[in-house]
Amino acid sequence: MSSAQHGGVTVFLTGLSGAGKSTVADALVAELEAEGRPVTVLDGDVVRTHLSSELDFSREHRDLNIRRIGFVAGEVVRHGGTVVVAAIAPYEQAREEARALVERHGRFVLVHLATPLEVCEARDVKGLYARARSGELTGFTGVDDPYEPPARAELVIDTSVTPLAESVARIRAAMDGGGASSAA
Ligand SMILES: Nc1ncnc2c1ncn2[C@@H]1O[C@H](COP(=O)(O)OS(=O)(=O)O)[C@@H](OP(=O)(O)O)[C@H]1O
Ligand SMILES: Nc1ncnc2c1ncn2[C@@H]1O[C@H](COP(=O)(O)OP(=O)(O)O)[C@@H](O)[C@H]1O
Repeated sequence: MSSAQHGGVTVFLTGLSGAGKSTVADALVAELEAEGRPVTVLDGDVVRTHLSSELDFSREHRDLNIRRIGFVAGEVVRHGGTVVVAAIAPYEQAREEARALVERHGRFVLVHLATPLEVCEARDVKGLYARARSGELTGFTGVDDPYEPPARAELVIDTSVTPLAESVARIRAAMDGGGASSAA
């Protein structure tokens, strides 16, 4: 089925560094593309090397980053496309602004990867938690910068107890219109 037949949709993965955003996004995108469905991927790390290269991690710049992502996602959704966003997006207001930009044109599925901080920190995929704890890196989300949990996520997934394939299956169900929220 073409993306136009599906109608435009954005899956927005939010959560702490190490929560599993990129891992889940990669698996979801691989599955969608294997079905012949093109996907626009907006991963925080990649967006910050291109679209948002001048931005830092102040609240103002994080919000601007998420607003830009929301605008691009909205434009793709307007033309019937599928978007997968993977960004920390720590502030509720900016996430809701992104939702509004997308929902003008199509569907928005907010997925909170609610993996506990202790697990994210133990994973420390990029060694950033260690640098934040030592004081070398300041303003790091979850250590000395806030993360506001979403008040209304379509899905809540803890990747420390949910196998990757199950996370992808839940997101696919939510994208297809079903999928009640789940805390596990
Ligand atoms: N201070 C601070 N706080 C949080 N994250 C930091 C910071 N400095 C650098 N990084 C790295 O930047 C990645 C997060 O970028 P995002 O664009 O997703 O962040 S945000 O949504 O604008 O808050 C994030 O990537 P992930 O680990 O994939 O989440 C980090 O690698
Ligand atoms: N069930 C799971 N789902 C997603 N990631 C998992 C899972 N179990 C372990 N991991 C690991 O957790 C890490 C998550 O890192 P990453 O996807 O880069 O997170 P983020 O993009 O949120 O910073 C990866 O090393 C991944 O292999």
